[in-house]
Amino acid sequence: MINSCALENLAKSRGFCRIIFKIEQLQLTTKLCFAVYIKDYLVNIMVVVMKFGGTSVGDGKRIRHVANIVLNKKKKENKDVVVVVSAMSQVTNSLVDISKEALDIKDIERINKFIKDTREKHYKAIEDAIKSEEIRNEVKKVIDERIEELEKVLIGVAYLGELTPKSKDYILSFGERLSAPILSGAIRDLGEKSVFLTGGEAGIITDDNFGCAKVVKLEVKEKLLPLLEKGYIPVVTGFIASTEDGRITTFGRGGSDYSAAIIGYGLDAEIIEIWTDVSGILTTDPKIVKNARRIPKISYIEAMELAYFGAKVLHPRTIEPAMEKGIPILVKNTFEPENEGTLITNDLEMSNSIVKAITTIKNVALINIFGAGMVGVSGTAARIFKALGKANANVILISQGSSETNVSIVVDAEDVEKSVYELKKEFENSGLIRDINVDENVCVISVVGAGMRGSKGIAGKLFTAVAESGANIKMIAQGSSEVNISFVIDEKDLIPCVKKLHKTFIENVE
Ligand SMILES: Nc1ncnc2c1ncn2[C@@H]1O[C@H](COP(=O)(O)OP(=O)(O)O)[C@@H](O)[C@H]1O
Ligand SMILES: N[C@@H](CC(=O)OP(=O)(O)O)C(=O)O
Repeated sequence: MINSCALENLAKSRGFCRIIFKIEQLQLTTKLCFAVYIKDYLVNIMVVVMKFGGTSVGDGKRIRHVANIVLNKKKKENKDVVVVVSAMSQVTNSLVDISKEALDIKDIERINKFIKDTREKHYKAIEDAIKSEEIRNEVKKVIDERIEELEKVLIGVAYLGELTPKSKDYILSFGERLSAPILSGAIRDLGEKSVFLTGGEAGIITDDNFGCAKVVKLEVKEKLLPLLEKGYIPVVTGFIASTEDGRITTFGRGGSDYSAAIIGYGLDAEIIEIWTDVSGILTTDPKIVKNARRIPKISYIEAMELAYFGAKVLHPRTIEPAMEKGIPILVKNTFEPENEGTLITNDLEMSNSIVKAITTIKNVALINIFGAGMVGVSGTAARIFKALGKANANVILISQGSSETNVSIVVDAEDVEKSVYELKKEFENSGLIRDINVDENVCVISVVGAGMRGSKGIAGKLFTAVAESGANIKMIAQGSSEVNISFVIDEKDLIPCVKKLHKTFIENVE
């Protein structure tokens, strides 16, 4: 028998219209009504996706704090919550390092020490995040199994002397696969039902482009809604997913934000919350300008430009899935949860200052291609991109001089050598190129703001400020969206330039 008051409470607690019917005997028709109700509940469930980055789960105390934030959302705000969690801070970096060392140094002792340190770090986190002895032991068992697996993989890399993109993704996945069980255990320790899942287990299926996987199938509704309906808080590993045949893939560094966006998209979430160590998207990186200001509201387009051009607080791939379904994104501070943060929506909110924010990208190189032979030759750009594609280079900016005699390209510093090699190969004996040179130790600075669209004189004011900061502009590019002007300067001039621009366009604007 279904207790009608339980159903009534469930109906009331969900804010559905009050369904009052006396169930004395569940006849077939009533059972069908009940089945329709549950289906309707599942269809109408409104979920909040809450992603917590590495800094937010940097140790056991922080993990317990995060668990309290999650419970507050579920209990006090009466929301259904899906949690997406990153590896504890610096763990993914340490996995990158040890995988390289396993390949290059093959020092088993070094691997054993890494495994010991990693186990201790996560054991300590369990002790500080979870009080119940029973739950601690359950979680430790999972941690032991996964760390043992990691040790075997690393020793395998050392003996085989090879580290394929697939193996690298598998190794990097352990960070999230260690933090998720601990956070889930902390939530259970606080009295709520919770389970942990990998991205693949949660229904995120990708291709096998390891290191930058693309979602090919999304079954998050099928996997997660039944758990929510039973009152569980799923804790899903960010950053990772899996192929159809179960091979673990990653979305690329910082990819947990994207995991949250994909899950929010798949569940038609009410909102996607990105919890981090700053109070939202700020007018620039607070590590460069201490008095960087919080941006209360920003549009999807502006946020996408900021993320693409270096605002590490948000992964560039996060915006699109949310924008496609009009799901708001809220960037919040784990360590100041009462702060409103930054709300990202469709509105092109004009602020007093034309420039909303200033971003930077370091560790890049500028490739300059010169050749009068390029003038008027169609297909030159295609050949340039073909060569860069062969180099598998991440092209950040490209700009062609109005005379068409030169093209400048910004790529990740690690891609510059193979890019130049492929460009020279593509154009050798073509008579189109006179010279290709490289400017290393440069950086990209971008100013972003919807107010820049069509505003006269912004470029003049911008480049005057850059000159006054002592920086010399090597390349300029304006995105087609017109909400962004980017330029390249020497990396040594980055800090004074950003400070000058922030003073000119943000601080000096009342
Ligand atoms: N415009 C910006 N607004 C806010 N934070 C920024 C911005 N640009 C860079 N950052 C940096 O991004 C960091 C948060 O991103 P990240 O380190 O990836 O955090 P998490 O571990 O939560 O993912 C901030 O601590 C800040 O230093
Ligand atoms: N742990 C992964 C994924 C990630 O997004 O981490 P964070 O949320 O701390 O940026 C990385 O370091 O890339």
